[in-house]
Amino acid sequence: MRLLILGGPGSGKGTQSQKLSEHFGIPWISTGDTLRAEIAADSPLGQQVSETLAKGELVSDKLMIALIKERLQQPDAAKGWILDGYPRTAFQAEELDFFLDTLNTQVNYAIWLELPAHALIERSENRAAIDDNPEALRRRIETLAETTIPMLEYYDYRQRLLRIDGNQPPDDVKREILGGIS
Ligand SMILES: Nc1ncnc2c1ncn2[C@@H]1O[C@H](COP(=O)(O)OP(=O)(O)OP(=O)(O)O)[C@@H](O)[C@H]1O
Ligand SMILES: Nc1ncnc2c1ncn2[C@@H]1O[C@H](COP(=O)(O)O)[C@@H](O)[C@H]1O
Repeated sequence: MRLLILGGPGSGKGTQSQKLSEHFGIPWISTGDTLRAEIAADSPLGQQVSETLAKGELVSDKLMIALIKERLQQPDAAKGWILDGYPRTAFQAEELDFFLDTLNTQVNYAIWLELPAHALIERSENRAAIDDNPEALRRRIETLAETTIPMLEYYDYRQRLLRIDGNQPPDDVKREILGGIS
């Protein structure tokens, strides 16, 4: 199974990715967590992206595409994966499909966790990541509307988009997802 878990900041991408990773026994790959870990380790990549994350902007397509190609070629990703927070631009979506073609595989579903902006803000308010400050959060929600929501059309057109009500208890969200993909 190869799933994309997409949604705004605090929409529950990580929560659902963890549940689905356990359910299917496949790795959970979070681009946001990967970048935050690089920043915490003060690696060259972390230094390169820290300002971008702190502002709530998207990291460049070039960098993200290279990162994901490298990660998806790791042995643990051979039989499937849950991608949390990737892709976020139409270019990333297209490049992901081109890359998966070369591996003779494809995305099964893109799962969109739908929540109103006020619910995203409430959920993120009590957290302390570098990109949970009010200004970065506002920018992340703007970027979501400007870039990521239009990208959903890519999956909708290919009949691979599953829209899920993210504003319900976590186990109900999981049930709705599993009902939609089986
Ligand atoms: N269905 C839900 N109902 C209520 N609270 C939830 C639900 N899913 C997640 N949460 C809570 O909302 C917060 C954000 O969840 P989570 O970290 O899974 O979101 P995310 O989309 O991965 O966020 P980010 O994009 O910032 O990494 C957490 O405190 C989590 O416990
Ligand atoms: N797919 C991505 N493209 C560009 N930037 C990304 C991507 N995934 C993560 N980022 C950056 O990381 C933060 C946090 O991501 P979350 O998935 O919301 O934890 C995001 O705001 C981007 O700066």
